[in-house]
Amino acid sequence: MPFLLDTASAIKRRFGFQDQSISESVPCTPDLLKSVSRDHHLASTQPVVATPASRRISDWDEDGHGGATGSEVAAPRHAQSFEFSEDPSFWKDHNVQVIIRLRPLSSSEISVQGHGKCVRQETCQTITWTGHLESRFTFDLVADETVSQEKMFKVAGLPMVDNCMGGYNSCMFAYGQTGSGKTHTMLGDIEGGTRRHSVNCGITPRVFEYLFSRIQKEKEARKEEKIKFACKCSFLEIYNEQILDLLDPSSTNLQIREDVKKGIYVENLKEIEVASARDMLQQLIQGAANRKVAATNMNRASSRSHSVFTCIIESKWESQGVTHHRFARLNLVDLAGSERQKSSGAEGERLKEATNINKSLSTLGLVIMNLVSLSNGKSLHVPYRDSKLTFLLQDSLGGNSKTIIIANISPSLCCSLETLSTLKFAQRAKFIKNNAIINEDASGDVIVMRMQIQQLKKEVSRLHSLVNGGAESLDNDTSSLSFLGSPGQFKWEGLHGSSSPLMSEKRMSQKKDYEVALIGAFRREKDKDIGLKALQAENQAAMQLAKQREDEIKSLKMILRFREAGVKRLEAVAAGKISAETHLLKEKEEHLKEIEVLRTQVDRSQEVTRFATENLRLKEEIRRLKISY
Ligand SMILES: Nc1ncnc2c1ncn2[C@@H]1O[C@H](COP(=O)(O)OP(=O)(O)OP(=O)(O)O)[C@@H](O)[C@H]1O
Repeated sequence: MPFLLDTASAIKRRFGFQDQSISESVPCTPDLLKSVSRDHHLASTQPVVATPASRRISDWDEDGHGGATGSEVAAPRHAQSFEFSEDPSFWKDHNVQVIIRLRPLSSSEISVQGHGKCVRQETCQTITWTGHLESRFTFDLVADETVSQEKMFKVAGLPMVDNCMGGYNSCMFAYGQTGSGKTHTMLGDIEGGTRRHSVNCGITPRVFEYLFSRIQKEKEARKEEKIKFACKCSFLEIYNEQILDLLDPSSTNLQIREDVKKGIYVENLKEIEVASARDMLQQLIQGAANRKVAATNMNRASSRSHSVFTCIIESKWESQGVTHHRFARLNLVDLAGSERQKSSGAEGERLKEATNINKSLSTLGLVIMNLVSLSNGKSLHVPYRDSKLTFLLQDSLGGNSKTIIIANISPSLCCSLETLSTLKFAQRAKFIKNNAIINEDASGDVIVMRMQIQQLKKEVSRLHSLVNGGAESLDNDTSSLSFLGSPGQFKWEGLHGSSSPLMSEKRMSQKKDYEVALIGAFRREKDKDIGLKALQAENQAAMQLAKQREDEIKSLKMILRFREAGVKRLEAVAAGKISAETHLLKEKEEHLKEIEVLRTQVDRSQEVTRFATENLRLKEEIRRLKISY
């Protein structure tokens, strides 16, 4: 696959090989939040082979070392390991970023299959599945079992925070079969939130720490701009195609809505304001505890539900009298185990559960497949709305977001088929193209244009006075003159300045020469400034138009979605699944929304056209004045 290798080649350069004993693996302590549900899950499962990637807490020795690092490990003492480093260019392209993370073998896996592995890492980006018909896969990065939690954060978590601070929506998915390390990667060992950054602390708590440290730094560095931040968080779980608010467990079966202004959102989902990393962590812990209670009440393991923790970061600042407003969402998604659910023999709730987990994950797979086909030029319907997960995270898949998928795998032979299926899923996801834009309040642009017009008007009236009053106006201007773009101000004291009666005639004429030269210099500088300002205005207008086009595309996409939904409903009417009346009511509702979208578009177009025309008129006037001056 040369195209994959091409994309990867830039990253490749920064990696080197190093020999490292496997015994340097990071020690592991059990993931606090998982313990109850995992025990439950393991207790309810049959032989280890059936869910081979799962492991009991007791699989890890008392020092917190995992099977791979313990004395039981008979793996090669000098396994080749690959450097895994952060790279700022990682996020530059628009594709979804995909990292494969291998976890160490667990002792239960070792007891069943020994140290046999189903994968062989070739480089820091390639991995080969060694089963029947060997297959080689290339990703943005492959993290072997020696990669620490801190390193994972630096490579995957830190740039996401930077993106959000820059106004980009960001999303991180953890994918993989049960027990492959999703929760270890996302949450890890958070030790009740009391000890910061224990060695096994996962990406999410580190993201919180880094986010608030960046906010603090920005506040200090941009005091003059009066920058202010507001952070909120929400935490939800999707189980059986129903949304539960983990920060308010009494809110169940929440609905996803779509709005012209808000985009896609969950109605009545609690968004809690937080002022520090600790606050946020507390919400996370509380939500995770609620998740456990919900799981226990429903007699299920948390690994059968998807969880989405969202940080909403808003900032406001002032620059040149204009108030800017930026916002971004950071979604941290721990997906349900991707292993095939055994629905055979299941009845009632279990059957429903199995079907619905399959539904969300299979829709995710289908959405990804169709997005890949779309990026290859095929025109296909992307069934975002067919599951809660894909509907909610629509923007993260092919939309306005920078997205990373961490696909977790077990290297054990027991997990061979599930590992292959994860690698295939991850490979497809690699081709998704997103289109993240900076979320900044557009009204700011209009204000900037308005200010520019004011400045241009001032410039016009100044030039008018120059044309009408000629040198006289310059003579009388004894205040300080400033020229846009010039570093300082000139104190202009008029042509006579501080002339003294004692001055000789020669010095007088010399002074006059200087003054004439100075006026020439002023005029040249002013001409340059006018040219510069005209260019700035032009640039601004172009940017405004580009933004307008983006908004138009967004609106059209939304209308398209409404229409697609309409067609689907018509099909449902034809099939007798819904009544024509229900369809018409929904149709009316969506038409009203479309009208609102179109109206906003028209208003905005008119406003932009008005400002662009005004800019052009002023530029023409300046040109005319310059000629006459
Ligand atoms: N990279 C790793 N290094 C050390 N230990 C790991 C690693 N990945 C996972 N583990 C350990 O493996 C066990 C299973 O991992 P984890 O609970 O994260 O799996 P999971 O994919 O979230 O499972 P589920 O889908 O059931 O929630 C845990 O005890 C965890 O600490």
